[in-house]
Amino acid sequence: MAAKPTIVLLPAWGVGHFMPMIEAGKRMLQCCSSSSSALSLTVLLMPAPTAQAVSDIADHIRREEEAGAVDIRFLHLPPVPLPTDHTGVEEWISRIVQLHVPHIRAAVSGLTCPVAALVLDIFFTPALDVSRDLAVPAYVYFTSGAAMLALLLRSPSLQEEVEGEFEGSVDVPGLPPVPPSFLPETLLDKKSPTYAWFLYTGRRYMEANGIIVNTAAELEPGVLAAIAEGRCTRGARAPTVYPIGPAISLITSPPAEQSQPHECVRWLDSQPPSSVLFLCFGSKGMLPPAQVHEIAHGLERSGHRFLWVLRGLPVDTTMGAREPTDANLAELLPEGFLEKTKGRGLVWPTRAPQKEILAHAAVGGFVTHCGWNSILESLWFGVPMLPWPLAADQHLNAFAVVHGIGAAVPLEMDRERGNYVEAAQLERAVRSLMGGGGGEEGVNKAREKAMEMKRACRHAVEQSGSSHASLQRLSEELVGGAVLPKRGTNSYSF
Ligand SMILES: COc1cc(-c2[o+]c3cc(O)cc([O-])c3cc2O[C@@H]2O[C@H](CO)[C@H](O)[C@H](O)[C@H]2O)cc(OC)c1O
Ligand SMILES: O=c1ccn([C@@H]2O[C@H](COP(=O)(O)OP(=O)(O)O)[C@@H](O)[C@H]2O)c(=O)[nH]1
Repeated sequence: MAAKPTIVLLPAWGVGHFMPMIEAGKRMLQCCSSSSSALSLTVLLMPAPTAQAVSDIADHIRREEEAGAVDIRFLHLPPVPLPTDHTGVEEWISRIVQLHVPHIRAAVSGLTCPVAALVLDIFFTPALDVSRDLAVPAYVYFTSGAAMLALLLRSPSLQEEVEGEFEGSVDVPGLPPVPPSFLPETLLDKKSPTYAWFLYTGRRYMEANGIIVNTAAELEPGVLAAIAEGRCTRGARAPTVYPIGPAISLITSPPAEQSQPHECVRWLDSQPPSSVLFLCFGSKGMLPPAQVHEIAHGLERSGHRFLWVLRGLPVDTTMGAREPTDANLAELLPEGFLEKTKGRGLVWPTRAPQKEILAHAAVGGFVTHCGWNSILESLWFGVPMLPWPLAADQHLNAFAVVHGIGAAVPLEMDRERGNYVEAAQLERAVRSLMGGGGGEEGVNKAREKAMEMKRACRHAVEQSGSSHASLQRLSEELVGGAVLPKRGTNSYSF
């Protein structure tokens, strides 16, 4: 019997990249399994550059293997020397990927089954060369939202239209005019090499056979239409976009490892419905000590209940390898804070089970750094947000969730001072989100929108939903396009 065609996934290592991409791959397979044309998944793993990422990925692979639901295999690529001189995370990751390109080419050309597609993470544009050389289709899996994709595709023409730095507002078709303070820092310094990376990425995405996005048509209709109509690419036809989300991995540790609910969940069990503000800044989120004090004062004065994931500053400060540490609460928090807020507040010093927390009935609002996965998870559970973006795509995501989706109320911050938020600003915004601050109308709107998006997200992934239909179109295209890769002289045999 001929070997099943395979989809080759090339994920980056962060939790916001690796897990959602595996989840999307599994959904593509499940979509085909109901037809006669089954596919398998082959995941090419670059060695992750931090101990935390290595252990996160190993844990996830173990859970996938234990769940054993789909035909998936993980192949390890050889290590490459990590660059030590670089100007930003995008450049650092892209250079690592570039060093992996020969290994990716050898691995793909060594496959003995037909390849339906190479599916590349946001940062893997250099691997488009492999797809061209081996004549296999390539798709981008965009782990951020369609707003960010629209900006990437639009960036080469913005470069021609806007001389000098951005001022006033920026035209991203499908979004209201975007103030430059909501652009990624990469676009704010046109002389930086990461600016060139942004434009290069935007241009090269046009070579892909399609772009799979972890969003739903109902969440970002305006930007998705703008991309499809060529309004982000000066009338040129962009690759077909497949909104297949929210692709949220809901697999957790096996029951044997969960003898009892997590301490954060047990604490939430004793709180009234919708009363707790949850604060979490993503897998890399860490804040300087002065900012931690401002948050503490703001929370204390707001009088609201809270669950705050507070991480410590990293030990290794190498760019890209910055992982937060477990916080020393006694050192970081203002004196007496824990005693004063006892019973109504919990500060958690290490990673917390974010999805379980957002799913809990006691949670009524989410202060988030606006990583795209965090936004999707908040909407999935119908929790309105207070956006506190820190880096990368997060400022634009914050803009999209306030001004596009409408499920968040804005938080005033000083971006020039490292996204600094004063206690009074936080207090005002928390009261506005959780109640007691007047302006209830705006809050109710965000809350209602979050609930509406919860229903829309859940419907999108059902059999009759838009993301399922998109996934079906994609799967048909993948099955139809499967080819044996050209065999190179440096192929690995698998
Ligand atoms: C893989 O490891 C890291 C990734 C990022 C990172 O950087 C980044 C830069 C941009 O100019 C645009 C981006 O879209 C982007 C995204 C990104 O990764 C995270 O992606 C998640 C899902 O897309 C999520 O949306 C998060 O907000 C992003 O931060 C940054 C980084 O260190 C700062 C990494 O180690
Ligand atoms: O304490 C934490 C911090 C993060 N996350 C998870 O890590 C992912 C973070 O992805 P996101 O895109 O929001 O941001 P990133 O961490 O990539 O900046 C999400 O699935 C979160 O649920 C978590 O479970 N616990």
